[in-house]
Amino acid sequence: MDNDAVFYRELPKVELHAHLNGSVSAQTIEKLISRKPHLNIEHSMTAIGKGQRRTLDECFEVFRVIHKLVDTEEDILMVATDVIKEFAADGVKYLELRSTPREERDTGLTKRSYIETVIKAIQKCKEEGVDIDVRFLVAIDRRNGTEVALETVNLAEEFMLSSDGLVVGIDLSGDPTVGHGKDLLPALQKAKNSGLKLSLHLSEIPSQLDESDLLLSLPPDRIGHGTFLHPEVGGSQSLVDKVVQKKIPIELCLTSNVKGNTVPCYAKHHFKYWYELGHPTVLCTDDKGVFCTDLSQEYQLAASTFGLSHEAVWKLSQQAIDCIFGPETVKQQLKEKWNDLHPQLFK
Ligand SMILES: CNc1ncnc2c1ncn2[C@@H]1O[C@H](COP(=O)(O)O)[C@@H](O)[C@H]1O
Ligand SMILES: [Zn+2]
Repeated sequence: MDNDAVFYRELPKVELHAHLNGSVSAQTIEKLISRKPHLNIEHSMTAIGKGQRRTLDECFEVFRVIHKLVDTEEDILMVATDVIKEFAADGVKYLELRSTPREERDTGLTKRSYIETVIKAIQKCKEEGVDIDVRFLVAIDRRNGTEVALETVNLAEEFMLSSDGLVVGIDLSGDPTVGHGKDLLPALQKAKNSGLKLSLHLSEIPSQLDESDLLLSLPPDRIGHGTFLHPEVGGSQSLVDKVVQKKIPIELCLTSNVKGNTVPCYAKHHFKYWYELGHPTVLCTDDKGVFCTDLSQEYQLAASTFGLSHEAVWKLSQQAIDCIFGPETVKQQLKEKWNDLHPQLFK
């Protein structure tokens, strides 16, 4: 590893946008494939390699393949444990993992047991002393409509109270071409009223202006992607104004957007737009397994593409602390950790 790569690995980082089943590493996929040879799944079907690009549609096909491989309690526990340890090894000190409790027919687990299994993995890593603070956002897949969304929110509310602070919020994700946010608004509103934080995928594709406007009225506590919010790409100034006025942090996933073909190249990524506005932005991986990346690499890519100094990169990773859904005490602990690590990185 060259010196620069070492800097990015050692840089303490906060990861706020990571879908569990999109984050499964090649090593873990190998273990899953050997457990289920009859599925005839090859690793090339679960990841998009260097230089490759797919349509967003094709990305969602990849998730369907991974879901076939991850379909028991044992699998979910292994996947979650491996993913947490991999983030920790990459220098991530605080992680918000998100995952969609699936239907019982897909996993043999109720949605409740699905959530419990992810929590078990988080607790296991904590007991083993893995150096990372992990929280959980329960995800709503937008294609499943109003009722499933409400059911998911009800469960998340329960776990928010019973999980010792591990469940902190709701994620809205899934294929953006399917369904409409208006059907999910009541569930999201209910979640917000109960004290759950909201991170919503917003304007990941063009022509979702109405939906984004509607969902911004909640408002969400963070935005995922927001690729097409600004006027230069067909969004609107009024959407930008709302995001800016409410200071809603945006989770930005460079490689995901380039490989999923929603932005033409790294240099044209909307990181530049929001960063230059001085708006709170947080670099994230989205699906480190599927897109073959890690958070260190995303920071390094942002720096090399947009000419950021190590000091600027440090600030970026430090400012992400203010965007976490964990409590104020955790923010303070993280800030102290960053201060302690600073001299070591800038010696
Ligand atoms: C690439 N951009 C994206 N846009 C929207 N949703 C995405 C996504 N990447 C992942 N997901 C969501 O995360 C699920 C996989 O993890 P879990 O089974 O929940 O752990 C996908 O099925 C999709 O709903
Ligand atoms: Zn995402």
